[in-house]
Amino acid sequence: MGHPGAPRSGVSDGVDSLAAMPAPTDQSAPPASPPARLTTGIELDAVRKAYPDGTVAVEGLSLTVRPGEVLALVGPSGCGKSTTLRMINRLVELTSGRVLVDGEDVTHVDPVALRRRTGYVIQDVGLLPHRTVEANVATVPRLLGWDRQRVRDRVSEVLDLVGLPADRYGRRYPHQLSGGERQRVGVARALATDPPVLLMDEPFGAVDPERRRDLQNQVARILAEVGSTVVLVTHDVDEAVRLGDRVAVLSRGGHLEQVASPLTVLAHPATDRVRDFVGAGAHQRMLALAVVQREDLEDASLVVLPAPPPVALGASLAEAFEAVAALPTSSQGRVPVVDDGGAVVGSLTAAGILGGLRRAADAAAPAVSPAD
Ligand SMILES: Nc1ncnc2c1ncn2[C@@H]1O[C@H](COP(=O)(O)OP(=O)(O)OP(=O)(O)O)[C@@H](O)[C@H]1O
Repeated sequence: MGHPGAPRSGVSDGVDSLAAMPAPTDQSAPPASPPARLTTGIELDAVRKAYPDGTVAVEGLSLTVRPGEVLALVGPSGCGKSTTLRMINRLVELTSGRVLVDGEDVTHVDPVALRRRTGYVIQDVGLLPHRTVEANVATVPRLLGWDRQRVRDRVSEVLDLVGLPADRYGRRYPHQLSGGERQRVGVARALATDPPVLLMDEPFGAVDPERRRDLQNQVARILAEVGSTVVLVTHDVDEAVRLGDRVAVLSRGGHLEQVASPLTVLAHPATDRVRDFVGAGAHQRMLALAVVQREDLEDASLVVLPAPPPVALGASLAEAFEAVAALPTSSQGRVPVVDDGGAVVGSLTAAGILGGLRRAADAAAPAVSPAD
């Protein structure tokens, strides 16, 4: 969670500095549609951050975030993830190197203007406690000078998107929400201006573990829908592989150990540090990511009657494994598999699941270099 002395409430930093700026007139408002999206992505070029006390948090990190992808930055505590993220919106000024957002050097952009077009979500959300949910979500659109109706429409749109309809939740205050709901308001606020870039720093850290998985799934769906370029900081490998289109594994000093697809990082760790970090759970995580495919099926006629409940093509191998493990001995460990239309297309056993896992690992093998 960063240095104990470091200001962590980045949203309030951001919002406070936003609020300190006079609101421009409506002519500075972005066009209503289509939303601005990155075309070349975000490029970190040999970025370095030495804090005033001499701590070198990040030493020469080069990394590209592709337009429209979710890049998960993962690594042990103190390895420089938050510092890296905050250099993108200049909540932390870099010591040397360059950060380019769609080819534009961020040091040439006014930091307040930069933050207004960059969504930012943090663990403790930073909602203003004395303002309603609607007013919190409306903060940046209002600062951008959007007219009243446009603000109202957008607030209700993003609250719908995060599953908190304005008519039920809009008038509540943050203390009248659960932790997970507050977190979703934080996401709605970050999305209010439909920013091309969304930075998320441990966004689920304050949510209890039972609710976290659910919230991650909801946010994954939202991110897939909005098309912003997202950098997500987490120390949780499960979260990184579940939400990231690619995963960048960092070690101390912001050293890039590997950047690749989640399956590649799990099945083919590029270094011992990645292997240690990914840990003993790699196979379980792969089971959750890889899916049942036709290649792994055997003939449907092998299913022992009465047929057990089927598994769907495209279900995760973890789900298929649960189904096979729950079978009575009389079934001989075989489940029927159905397609989208419910037609039985084959049968699956534990051996088929293992075959699927190996196939997924082979398919994720890096072609030439460990970074893809
Ligand atoms: N303001 C600061 N002044 C001095 N050192 C700092 C400051 N902020 C962070 N650091 C140090 O920089 C290093 C990287 O910190 P950073 O918060 O970027 O790591 P992190 O990977 O996000 O950690 P965590 O997962 O614990 O949040 C750490 O050694 C930290 O103590």
